[in-house]
Amino acid sequence: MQQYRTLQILQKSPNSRVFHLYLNRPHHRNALSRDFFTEFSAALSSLDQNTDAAVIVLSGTGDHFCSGIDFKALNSITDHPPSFDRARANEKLRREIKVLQDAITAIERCRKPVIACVHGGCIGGGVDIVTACDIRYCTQDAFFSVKEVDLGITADLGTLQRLPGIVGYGNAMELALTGRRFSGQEAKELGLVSRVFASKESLDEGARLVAEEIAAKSPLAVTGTKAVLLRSRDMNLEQGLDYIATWNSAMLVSDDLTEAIKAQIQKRNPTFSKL
Ligand SMILES: CC/C=C\C=C\CC(=O)SCCNC(=O)CCNC(=O)[C@H](O)C(C)(C)COP(=O)(O)OP(=O)(O)OC[C@H]1O[C@@H](n2cnc3c(N)ncnc32)[C@H](O)[C@@H]1OP(=O)(O)O
Repeated sequence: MQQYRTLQILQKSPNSRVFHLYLNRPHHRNALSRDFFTEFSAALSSLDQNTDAAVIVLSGTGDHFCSGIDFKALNSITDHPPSFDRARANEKLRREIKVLQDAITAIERCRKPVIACVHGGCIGGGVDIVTACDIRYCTQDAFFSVKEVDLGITADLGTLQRLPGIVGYGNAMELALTGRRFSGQEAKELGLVSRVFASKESLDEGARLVAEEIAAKSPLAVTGTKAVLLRSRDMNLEQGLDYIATWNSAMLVSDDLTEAIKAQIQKRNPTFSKL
């Protein structure tokens, strides 16, 4: 498996189709460095291509999920050659922001479901990451903050676009304008996470069980569900229904459907080929 400086990928066991992706800069509380953004995009793309991987569990090593953008990366992002005029410098900065955004959106580009497991702090860029994930869980001692406003920044890596659809417009506005810390329990009440676990161990085990359950399902139906739900988020009802009609006109002819029905009738677990 590819080695990364800021990440670690582990397959839970040789036969498991669940892969664990760790943010792995614990001494910096998993702050998001320039290397991180390049590697995160590459890691998700490699997991997307890996036919052994069906579901990805995303966690942080050490005491916190993620402390947001690395302050060094933030300081260097506005750097530009001295010869640049203002417009060229601004255009370079715009491109840099798009590259960082693209790394977070790699979670959505990955056809396999990504389950975020938050323990400890999930701050700024950490919220950008989890709001792009498909399922979110946390520990009781987790805390969240849409912190950008306190650094004089308008959040720009996806939180302002994705959070309203998850917690509602009013809640997103309040969290983003205040930057206040909120607990794992409040995150559950807001709908940002779907489950809160008592400890990191129970979070890991709970997420693993859900991931294994999803990994045993038809890969075509699972990737279809992710793709269609994501597209529907950005479409009106009519467009969404049209999209799934076209999708399923290609997919309802799958062997997975035949196998699932046979397995139900024969009262056994279905087996599906990889995608
Ligand atoms: C174009 C712009 C794109 C994106 C913009 C995103 C904006 C954001 O992400 S805003 C959020 C920025 N992050 C923060 O404000 C959080 C800062 N960190 C903390 O609040 C705390 O570190 C903590 C996460 C709550 C953890 O606290 P604790 O466990 O007590 O650890 P510390 O002693 O504070 O830190 C240990 C060690 O980690 C370094 N560190 C922590 N956060 C960052 C960071 N974001 N960037 C770089 N380094 C970080 C901290 O400096 C310490 O380093 P030492 O060398 O050990 O001193």
